Amino acid sequence: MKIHFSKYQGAGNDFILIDNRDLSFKDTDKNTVFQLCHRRFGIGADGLMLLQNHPDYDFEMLYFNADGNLGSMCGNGGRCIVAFAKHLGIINQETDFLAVDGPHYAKISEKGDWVDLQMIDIDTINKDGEAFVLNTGSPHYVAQMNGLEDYDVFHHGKTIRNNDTYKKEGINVNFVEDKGDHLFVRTFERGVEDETYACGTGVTAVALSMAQHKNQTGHIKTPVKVLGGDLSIEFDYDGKQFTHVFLCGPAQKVFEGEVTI
Ligand SMILES: N[C@H](CCC[C@H](N)C(=O)O)C(=O)O
Repeated sequence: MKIHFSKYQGAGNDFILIDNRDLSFKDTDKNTVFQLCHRRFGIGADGLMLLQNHPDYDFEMLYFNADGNLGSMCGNGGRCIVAFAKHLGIINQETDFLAVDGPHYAKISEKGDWVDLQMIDIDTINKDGEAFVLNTGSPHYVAQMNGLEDYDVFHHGKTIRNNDTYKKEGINVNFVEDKGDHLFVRTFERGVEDETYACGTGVTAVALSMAQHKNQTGHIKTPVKVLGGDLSIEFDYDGKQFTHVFLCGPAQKVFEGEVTI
């Protein structure tokens, strides 16, 4: 069976997107998704998404990690699927769509290459030693450090992700260095089981953790640099709850094609 797909990336977090409004892509078994995302044997991507119809929303987003498992929320994926929906003519400048963690509002630039995606409200940040642990649609571990450019993110991320606390459910491991005017973040992603160039729910988790850590309240805008580019997180924090949380950044189509599965 031939499948038409588009490849998108948001700050280097890359995805295969399939317009599945006609439900022709039924073959979402683990191995097919794994093969399509494989960087040697397939198209290559950190994840795969299906855009599907929904009676109450502009569309529904179904997200699979590169390992083939149905994933939790993907922030950069969410931004990319909004750009995809605009390119398909499903939406204009604004949208309300449904993802695994609930409804999301997003707005997209006129050119269709910059997306501000609203994330879920957060009221709980836990601690694991010095690290912060929270769920921004996906589970995240946030550790502060210096010398992050030269840090072995793969080794240390993998060790934390597979320790006794997190092994079963898995966790995404983010390392952050405060650079004064911005945060520098690197992430080891569950489901990819490797460092990725960017993680949207991850940088969101980092920005919220740092605001709580620094006792910042009010309307906060946090610029973040990741390996694949620049992202920005904006939110309101009253000392208890994080609301109006927006993940903002680029979302670009790279190519499209056909693949036989
Ligand atoms: N890259 C994603 C995270 C995907 C979630 C996944 N790695 C998991 O938690 O299983 C993002 O931009 O938010």
